[in-house]
Amino acid sequence: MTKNTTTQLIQEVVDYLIETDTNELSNWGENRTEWLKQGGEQLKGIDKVIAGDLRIKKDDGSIGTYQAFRVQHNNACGYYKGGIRFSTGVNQDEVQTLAMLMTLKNSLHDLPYGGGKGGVHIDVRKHSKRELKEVSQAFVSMVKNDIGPYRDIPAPDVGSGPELMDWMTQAYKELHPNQPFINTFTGKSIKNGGTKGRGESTGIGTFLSYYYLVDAVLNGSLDVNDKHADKKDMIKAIGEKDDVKIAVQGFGNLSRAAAIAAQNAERKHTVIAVSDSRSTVYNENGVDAEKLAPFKEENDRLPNADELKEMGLEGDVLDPMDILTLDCDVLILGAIEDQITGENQADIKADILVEGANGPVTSEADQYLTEQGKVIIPDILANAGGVTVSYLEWIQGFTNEVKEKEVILEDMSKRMKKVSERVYGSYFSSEHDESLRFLCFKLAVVRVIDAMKRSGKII
Ligand SMILES: NC(=O)c1ccc[n+]([C@@H]2O[C@H](COP(=O)([O-])OP(=O)(O)OC[C@H]3O[C@@H](n4cnc5c(N)ncnc54)[C@H](O)[C@@H]3O)[C@@H](O)[C@H]2O)c1
Repeated sequence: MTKNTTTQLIQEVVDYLIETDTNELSNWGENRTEWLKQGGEQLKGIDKVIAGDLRIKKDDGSIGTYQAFRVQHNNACGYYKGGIRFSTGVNQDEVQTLAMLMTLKNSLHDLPYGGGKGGVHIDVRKHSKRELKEVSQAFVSMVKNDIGPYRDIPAPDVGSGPELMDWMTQAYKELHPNQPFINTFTGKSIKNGGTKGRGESTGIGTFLSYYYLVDAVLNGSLDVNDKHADKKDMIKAIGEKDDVKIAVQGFGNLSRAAAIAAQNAERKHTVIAVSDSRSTVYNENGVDAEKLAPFKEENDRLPNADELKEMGLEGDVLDPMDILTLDCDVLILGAIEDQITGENQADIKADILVEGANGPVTSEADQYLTEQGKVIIPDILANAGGVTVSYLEWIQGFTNEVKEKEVILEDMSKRMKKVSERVYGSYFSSEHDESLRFLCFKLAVVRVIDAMKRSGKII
């Protein structure tokens, strides 16, 4: 998704809310239209962009310059919150879009946060640890007066991780002596105040967002409008299969955990393929994600055909994009944006697509696939496991009570379940034929505008 498509969808949601008498707005009274208009305009804008070039001395003595951004989109629901991405794909439009999605994701998941995002345009693989540490410190210097435990709380994202968060925490502490610092960043290493389970949380949560959809249909308590009867039947049929075939694109931090969660789920799932930027490993009888994960972690790639044999695993090695069009029931998209587009939409065979990554299905493909009767679980619903555990880490920073991994993941799962049940209940009972993405945006937008209304940001 781009900033344009995100603002367009916000506008469509606002227009819909103005025109439609929805339960969510029953107590807004006569100011409803005006509040929606004003709130929608604020949501389409950005509170603040901090941008600059970070300069460091590289190991070879030359000066490295890196474009950097921190975007604070909206804080009506709480402090700005969102990761800092270190990648060559970073640009201001991307960071703004991701910040907007964070506002909506945090709102949808009832977290006490608004939305923010950061980015540094850098190829992490071409830099030493010392250089990355200097870039991290320079980033904190750039945003030092705009972040803080009660202001804007960054976290890791693509290309960054606990080590960078530890360096950034230290840099913040040195720049703000005698001030609270521990909760300025989440996603820190466990020894430095991080939370056990943060690494797996997004992947597990992504799988659960799909699992709870099937649960909702199988437990029979849904109020289903005729408009959604076919989708309910399709999901029920998947839920009743002895063995659900699932393909998982990505096999990074998120997708490894999602694939392992699928493999260990109570209802039987067979992971028929996993992929990364270089290849797809496929076996219709199942690939063993638990065995492949340590190889990927060590080598930053999946095994080739010979290496698969050496590991005692059977499978074919295909092109990376081949995973998207395999014959399966569920496809988890856990790599990067814009994977399902107008080009390949007609070849998608999975009936349920789950957006672990942000924006892997373009708006055009989303509309096409929804019309084909497929269900797409959108990013702002599916990939919130990480920010939920970040919230638990933030709480832990105040209470100093360190919880075990199982307790944290259980807490995250319960929260994901609660939100999923609310979304799916609303989806199936709706008399409007809206996509899940539209519905999630709608629920999120209503909560943010309601918060704006209460705080006087709109009158
Ligand atoms: N990890 C989190 O907590 C989290 C939270 C929310 C959203 N996300 C999003 O999920 C996505 C993945 O995050 P991650 O933490 O797993 O990142 P990661 O860097 O650990 O893994 C990304 C994986 O995608 C693979 N990849 C890249 N291009 C590909 C392609 N064209 N085809 C197939 N695979 C490809 C890479 O090889 C790598 O294995 C990102 O878009 C990220 O923004 C992650």
